[in-house]
Amino acid sequence: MTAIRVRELRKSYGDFPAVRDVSFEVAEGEIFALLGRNGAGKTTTVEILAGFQRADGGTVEVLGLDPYADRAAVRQRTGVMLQEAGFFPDLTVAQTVDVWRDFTAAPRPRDEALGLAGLEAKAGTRVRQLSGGEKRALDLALAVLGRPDVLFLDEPTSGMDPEARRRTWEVVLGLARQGTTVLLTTHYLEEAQHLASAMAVMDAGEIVAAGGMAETLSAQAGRVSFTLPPGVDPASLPLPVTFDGDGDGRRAVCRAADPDLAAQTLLTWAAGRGLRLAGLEVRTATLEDLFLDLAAASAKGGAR
Ligand SMILES: Nc1ncnc2c1ncn2[C@@H]1O[C@H](COP(=O)(O)OP(=O)(O)OP(=O)(O)O)[C@@H](O)[C@H]1O
Repeated sequence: MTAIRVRELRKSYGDFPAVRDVSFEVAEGEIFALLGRNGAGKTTTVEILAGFQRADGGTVEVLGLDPYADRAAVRQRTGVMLQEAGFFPDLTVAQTVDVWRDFTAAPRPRDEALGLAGLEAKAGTRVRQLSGGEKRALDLALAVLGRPDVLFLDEPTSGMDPEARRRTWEVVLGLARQGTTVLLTTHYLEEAQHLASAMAVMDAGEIVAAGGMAETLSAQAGRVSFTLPPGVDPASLPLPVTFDGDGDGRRAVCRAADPDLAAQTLLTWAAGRGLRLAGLEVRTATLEDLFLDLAAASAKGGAR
């Protein structure tokens, strides 16, 4: 079953087209990552899906409903974590959860919500005294309070330390295992790769890449990197390389569809010449590689 359906969505702010003909679908129980640079249109898309903004064109459906026209019904079944949460700074964490529980049908018990977010020890702390990461955690506790069927998370782990981020990932994965559909935006590509089974990359309001995470990454070239031995002319290598700018600038990178085979070719070549390829690393493609390739393609195609 499709939980979220977006077709030819358009939204402008004045004359500025923030979202231009965006289409994608998220299956029930799936974690879907919406990625892209600052200003790509991700938050605008999430806000429309959560019913906070009205689309200018196209259609959006959440659980078969129009999130703007059927706001009340959609709100009952969705949880939302936007980039800026509107807390009351003088309430404690526990009081904040209690206030939200009053407005939520069949809410989780307070301690369960705080436990999910790792905030048990902060129950008596005033919201204004929380760190940035702890505020994000509180926002997560509130977003999942009503056991939503669909969860919208806009940069859920920004400002979190690695431990809090890992805990949040476990919470999100656990909810998805229980059938919750999750749409998240993030600038942490590792986060998207760890959590999401499908993704779309937006740029300047449009989708520029989309698909299943595993399929997309396996179609992407992997990399073999090594330190070029002194005195070796890169042109003499059996495969083309580029150079990473760090260190002494002699870290050679070979992009290849089959990085294991490329590594073998390079090692055989080096062995035949009595050379050592120091620090050889072989890895399959990551989301970061996809991003770098998209950025390079967009630079080649000229500024939009
Ligand atoms: N209320 C608004 N009025 C005018 N322009 C806006 C408004 N909200 C967003 N924009 C513009 O629309 C574009 C898309 O913004 P949006 O917040 O959707 O991007 P984003 O992909 O979420 O970016 P980020 O990763 O920085 O959060 C940006 O250029 C932004 O400046």
